[in-house]
Amino acid sequence: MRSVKAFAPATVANVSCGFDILGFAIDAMGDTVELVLKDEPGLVVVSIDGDGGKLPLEAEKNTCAVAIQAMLDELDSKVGMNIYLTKGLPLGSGMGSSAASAVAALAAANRLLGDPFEKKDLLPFAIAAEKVACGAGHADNVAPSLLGGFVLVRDYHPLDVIKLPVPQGLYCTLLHPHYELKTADSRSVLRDQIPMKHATIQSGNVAGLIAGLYESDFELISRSLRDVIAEPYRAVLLPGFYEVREALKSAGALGMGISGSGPTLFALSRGKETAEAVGEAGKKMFSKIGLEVDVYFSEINTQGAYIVEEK
Ligand SMILES: Nc1ncnc2c1ncn2[C@@H]1O[C@H](COP(=O)(O)OP(=O)(O)O)[C@@H](O)[C@H]1O
Ligand SMILES: N[C@@H](CCOP(=O)(O)O)C(=O)O
Repeated sequence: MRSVKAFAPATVANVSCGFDILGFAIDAMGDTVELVLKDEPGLVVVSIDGDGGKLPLEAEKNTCAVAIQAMLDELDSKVGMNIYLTKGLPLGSGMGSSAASAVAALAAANRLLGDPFEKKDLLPFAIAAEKVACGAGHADNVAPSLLGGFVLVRDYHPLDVIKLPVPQGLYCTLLHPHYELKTADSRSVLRDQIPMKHATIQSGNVAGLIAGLYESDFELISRSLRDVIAEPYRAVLLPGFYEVREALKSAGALGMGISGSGPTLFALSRGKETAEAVGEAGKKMFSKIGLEVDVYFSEINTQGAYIVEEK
């Protein structure tokens, strides 16, 4: 039977100031999905590796199957597929775990069906899957995982997604403390209303960050990596957040923030050496407050999801 395997990278959503509208993909890790065509209709999640048995095999709960089903519905197709998922990133970590599964599944399904969609047109199906996994159809993980690089979600209705430039020499450090934080939970602490002065500060920073990416202006990027909308409320869920922030900045990071909804923290640096020094400093500070962390370094992944193998 025909089969296709695809990979989709982990992602850092929000990038501090761009709550629900900015994200970038990282090279360090991601999910792999293999799809095998079946003779009869229906999507079956046959196996999941690397999740410690935590993820649902039921098709209506697994983001791989939810995303593919949305695509099949759009095509009015009854094609059946067996799904084999290999998780390559920790769950509930803030690195776009559910998104990577959905995007890898969509990339594979699209190829299996003869590429009926352009890559960008797969996004609504991935957003439908995010809704099931974390209760909100945010696109700031799925868009960069699919397209690679920095991505701006300018609008959701209708979807308007813009790929942004990636300055040469920009590195990401990720510090993943060993506990899980569900996206739905860290969304529940956010406020529905924001003061006008915060809206102004946040708009300035989003605009500054985007200008900084276009101009490769690292100082401007640095000044713009500031979030007054989500971070102050979420920081209370993240032990040691402010101490680690100071340590990362002192080690030379351009800026830092919560990766997605946490608990992973990200920092952006100019050059690999600084990114490594930032990782060391963060690890030391986390250890001072009694938390073990995994540290990852990565350039910005500009490729996004890709086909690994087809038979
Ligand atoms: N393939 C999948 N199918 C269903 N749920 C998933 C899948 N992959 C991850 N999840 C779950 O979705 C929830 C939300 O994930 P997500 O928002 O991506 O978390 P994070 O990005 O913080 O790791 C988590 O509880 C995670 O365990
Ligand atoms: N914009 C979302 C991003 C969630 O990212 P995740 O990687 O934690 O799923 C949010 O901030 O809630």
